[in-house]
Amino acid sequence: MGNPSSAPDAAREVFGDTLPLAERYAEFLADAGVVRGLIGPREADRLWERHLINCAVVSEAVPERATVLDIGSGAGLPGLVLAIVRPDLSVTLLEPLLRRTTFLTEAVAMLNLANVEVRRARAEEVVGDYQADIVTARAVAPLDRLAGWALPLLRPGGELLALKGERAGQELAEARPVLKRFGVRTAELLRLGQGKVEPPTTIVRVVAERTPPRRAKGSRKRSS
Ligand SMILES: C[S@@+](CC[C@H](N)C(=O)[O-])C[C@H]1O[C@@H](n2cnc3c(N)ncnc32)[C@H](O)[C@@H]1O
Repeated sequence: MGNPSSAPDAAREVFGDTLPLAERYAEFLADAGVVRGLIGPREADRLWERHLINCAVVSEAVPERATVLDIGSGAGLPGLVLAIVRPDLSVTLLEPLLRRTTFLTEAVAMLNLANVEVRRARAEEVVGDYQADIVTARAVAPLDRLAGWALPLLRPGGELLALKGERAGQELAEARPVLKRFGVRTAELLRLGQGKVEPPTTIVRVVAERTPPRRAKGSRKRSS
């Protein structure tokens, strides 16, 4: 196993003052994360490039003091990394599996993070509980299904930032009908972390409708 605390130069640039916290999280992932089967042993050797820096650069697309809901956090990617690199954010880590929420709760306590809440639930179960500024997700579901979960959890004008790999363009094309149903007008690919991580992190950015959906045809106006 590589030494997770020996962060590459790019990590120093991306994490800045928060690097010591990121290093402690990297160690926890490489030890407890591997032992408990949350990440594969091979991943421990490439934590920084493939996981930590790759997730941290998503913060380039997150406005100041935003509320962030991370669907399917697993071992904390990208939600916990965003909470580390951006203490101004309020982050909820949503994860249905007990083994994983236990790991996340321990990580949050160990890192003494005041800006993170861990919630054990599936995205479909929490509709109505959140009006997040930003929903994030990595490796959770194809974009069309993910958009169906994420859009009802966003405030009007909020954004889904879905970390996707090489198939991002194809997934976006396949998700267009679902996005249209939700009245989404902006859905685009962004490449983040250029020059910091190779390949850059590809995300699909979906902006929720700014005004509530119009009343369906034929429905009656309420008399006042
Ligand atoms: C492949 S893992 C990815 C974990 C993490 N995001 C990462 O990139 O390493 C998928 C995660 O999504 C969670 N998940 C699956 N269906 C979900 C749902 N409907 N709502 C919330 N989380 C879900 C799983 O429990 C699992 O932790």
